[in-house]
Amino acid sequence: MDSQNKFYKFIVVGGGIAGVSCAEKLSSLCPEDEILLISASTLVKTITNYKKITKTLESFDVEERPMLSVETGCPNVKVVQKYVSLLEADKHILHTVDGTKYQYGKLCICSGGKPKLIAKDHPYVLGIRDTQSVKEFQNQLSTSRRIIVVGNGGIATELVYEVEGCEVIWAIKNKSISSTFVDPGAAEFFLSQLNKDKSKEEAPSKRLKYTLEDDKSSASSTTKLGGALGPDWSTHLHMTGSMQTSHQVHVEYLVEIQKLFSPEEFESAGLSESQVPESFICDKSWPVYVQLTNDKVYGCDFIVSATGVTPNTDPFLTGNQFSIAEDGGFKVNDHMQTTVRDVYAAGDICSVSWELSQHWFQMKLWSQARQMGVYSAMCMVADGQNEDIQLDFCFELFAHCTNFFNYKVILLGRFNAQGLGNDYELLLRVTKDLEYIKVVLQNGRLQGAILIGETDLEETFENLILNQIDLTPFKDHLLEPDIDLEDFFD
Ligand SMILES: Cc1cc2nc3c(=O)[nH]c(=O)nc-3n(C[C@H](O)[C@H](O)[C@H](O)COP(=O)(O)OP(=O)(O)OC[C@H]3O[C@@H](n4cnc5c(N)ncnc54)[C@H](O)[C@@H]3O)c2cc1C
Ligand SMILES: NC(=O)C1=CN([C@@H]2O[C@H](COP(=O)(O)OP(=O)(O)OC[C@H]3O[C@@H](n4cnc5c(N)ncnc54)[C@H](OP(=O)(O)O)[C@@H]3O)[C@@H](O)[C@H]2O)C=CC1
Repeated sequence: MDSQNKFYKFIVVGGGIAGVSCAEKLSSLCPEDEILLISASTLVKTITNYKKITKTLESFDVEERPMLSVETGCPNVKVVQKYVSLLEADKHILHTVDGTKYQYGKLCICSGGKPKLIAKDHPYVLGIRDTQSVKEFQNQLSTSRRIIVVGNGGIATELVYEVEGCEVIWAIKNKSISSTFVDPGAAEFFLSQLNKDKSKEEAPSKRLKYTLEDDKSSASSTTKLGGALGPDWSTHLHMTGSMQTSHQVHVEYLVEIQKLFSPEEFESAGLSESQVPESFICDKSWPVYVQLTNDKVYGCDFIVSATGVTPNTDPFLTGNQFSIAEDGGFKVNDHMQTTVRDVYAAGDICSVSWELSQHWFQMKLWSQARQMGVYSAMCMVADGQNEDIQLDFCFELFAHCTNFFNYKVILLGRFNAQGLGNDYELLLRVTKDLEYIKVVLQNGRLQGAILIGETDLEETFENLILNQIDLTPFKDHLLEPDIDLEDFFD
């Protein structure tokens, strides 16, 4: 049993990758201190087989482990599974939902986020975040003939590719698919994969460590707060509807959801399914109907709202003067400090508000959550000892490695010319179904790149972004397939 008001020099809230990375780093930096990790979920996220691919790109396996493993790996980390219900920051006290109070010297909040849904508490609108929500999705899908996926980011992009045996209407606000991550050119490259028969495909070379079995605790019935799934979450998951078809995806561009109707409302409004693509089912009454802003109406079994993340700040807000960013996260400075004394934040819960380096920006991603968790631990310790600490090198260059439509995708720097205005130049090399390479230049210098396929160019382009060499004399050869760029710039 925890004694009431026990003092811990460091407390971390959250068993996702940010919280666990923070606790592990604190443990190694301060082996003499007892560190408390409080998490609403019993499974925690850890990383194994960590490898650096380049200076900023990393590869690793993600594992969900029972709490005990963290305790075993870091003997001075005590883990409790509880929901934090209140923060009294002026007294440095955390309350958990069972009435226990914990006193801290420094606190790091890594409570992540939850899906930002198009309709809250709607019985036919699902969000995907943790193991439990994926299970719910799989269950519902197994009896479904048509679903609507809303959103154009990471989850939607992966989901529409994986779902089989069910019609998918993909409703996006933009002119091209997957626009949170890639430009219209790359979207065009992916488009041919959308309805491809995957049975002829080689198994993707993804790693998978998630277990969907018996994770009763990852989203406890009271709190519903499991850690976010991460890289490779969708691989090998059975995402199959009730029909005998492979893929059947139809994209509705430049639309949002205008209104949801129950079958009764649908009937009394005198509506009918309108402009449903030919070959899609029209002979059925559906549990829910969706009117898009282009006025088309689709019936479906349920809707997946893959429309981003809202930070879990609620329990920490009452009585505390946090500065909150536009996306709802805690603003943090370059020491990962919030605006409340001795309270740090890392991962999806925080919004960086320091002056960013030229080629880095925040996206709510696994790699960034891990890096922030580690760096916040370093800051907590350095601040406690009044030591100076430099912003970590990982915040110099945005680098993301993922997998879309069975292609390796690497995003570097300002890969979509974010923040560059109109004064930039794009170079492209595209080989249909094989590779898509786009580089962004400004004043002759490389600012970002999208590398799709096995291009082997990541290290060279990373260096060219970091060292900002003037590429004007080489520009015309930069993407020539027969030139070995590594030799060129040695
Ligand atoms: C389906 C899906 C797929 C993804 N795929 C990728 C990918 O391929 N690549 C990538 O880079 N990123 C991916 N991401 C994003 C990535 O998973 C997240 O950015 C990252 O996991 C965030 O980690 P976190 O530790 O900040 O938050 P979370 O993982 O959300 O962890 C938050 C933790 O805090 C706990 N908690 C919350 N509130 C409280 C409270 N009040 N008291 C106690 N504990 C609390 C929760 O129980 C949980 O343990 C994906 C996300 C999702 C949802
Ligand atoms: N492979 C990877 O790297 C993956 C990463 N993730 C991460 O997990 C988190 C959750 O993923 P996801 O939910 O896909 O979030 P994302 O932030 O990736 O994408 C959200 C998408 O929803 C759109 N959107 C937002 N509100 C609405 C609305 N009301 N109607 C229609 N569209 C809307 C956004 O458009 P707009 O931006 O124009 O508002 C955007 O296209 C993200 O942090 C994501 O980065 C998830 C899966 C895979």
